[in-house]
Amino acid sequence: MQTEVIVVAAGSGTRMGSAMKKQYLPLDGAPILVRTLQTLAACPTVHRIVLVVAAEDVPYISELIEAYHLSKIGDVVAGGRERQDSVRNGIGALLHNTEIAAVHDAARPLVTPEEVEAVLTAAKMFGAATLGVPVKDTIKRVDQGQVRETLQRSDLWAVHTPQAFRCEWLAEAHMRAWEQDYTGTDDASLVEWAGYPVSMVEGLYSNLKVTTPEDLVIAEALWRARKGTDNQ
Ligand SMILES: Nc1ccn([C@@H]2O[C@H](COP(=O)(O)OP(=O)(O)OP(=O)(O)O)[C@@H](O)[C@H]2O)c(=O)n1
Ligand SMILES: C[C@](O)(CO)[C@H](O)COP(=O)(O)O
Repeated sequence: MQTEVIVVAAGSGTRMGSAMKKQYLPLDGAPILVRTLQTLAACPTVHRIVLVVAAEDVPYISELIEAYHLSKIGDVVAGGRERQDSVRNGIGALLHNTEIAAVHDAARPLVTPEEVEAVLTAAKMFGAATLGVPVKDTIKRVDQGQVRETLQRSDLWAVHTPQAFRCEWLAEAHMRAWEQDYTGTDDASLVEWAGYPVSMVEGLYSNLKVTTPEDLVIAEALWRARKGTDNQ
């Protein structure tokens, strides 16, 4: 029985606004995507990685795989217009004997092997799990510049990736969402919508998604701090 991780790296990085797509920008000297793939490959429970990239980037990805000796990459497939389309394409490349399928954003290079293993273990036990952290800010619902509601913060979590699922739950949820034109901003929301329970695994605040330029500055600082600690 296999555990596979779909890494989605086919976005265009609009909010980063850089000339180079954000997943290829350097983080302490190596592309963000490479940092992400190296961490996943270092996880003992991860057997195989399906990498989803923009079709035009496939030759560059082959170069990266060779240059950085990236391991466990089973398939490189083309992404789609939205993240959800890219994940669906990745699901199509999973092996038939996959028991647990996880999905991870290439743009979250600071995830730790311990976080990955924790969410995979929870998915094995409960069927579906996501990493997340309790929100630190007060969250308000705003409409047309007016505060409409202040949400109960103790119930709110910011959701990260990886998110991990029994493979058949993930495949069914994505297939039904596609058929019924349902869209969610993460895979857990599709699995919830399909009627399955999703467990929350508390992760680290450092597992941020590199989305806007300031995230890159923070990610670089966190990476270097972690490296400094490791060297001690
Ligand atoms: N069509 C898409 C869109 C996003 N992603 C991936 O999904 C992850 C999370 O998406 P996000 O941070 O929103 O990335 P982008 O879509 O690239 O960013 P933006 O929305 O700013 O354009 C990223 O690793 C991104 O590469 C993808 O594989 N295919
Ligand atoms: C999947 C995700 O990273 C969980 O926080 C997030 O929902 C992706 O959203 P985006 O709109 O693609 O940034």
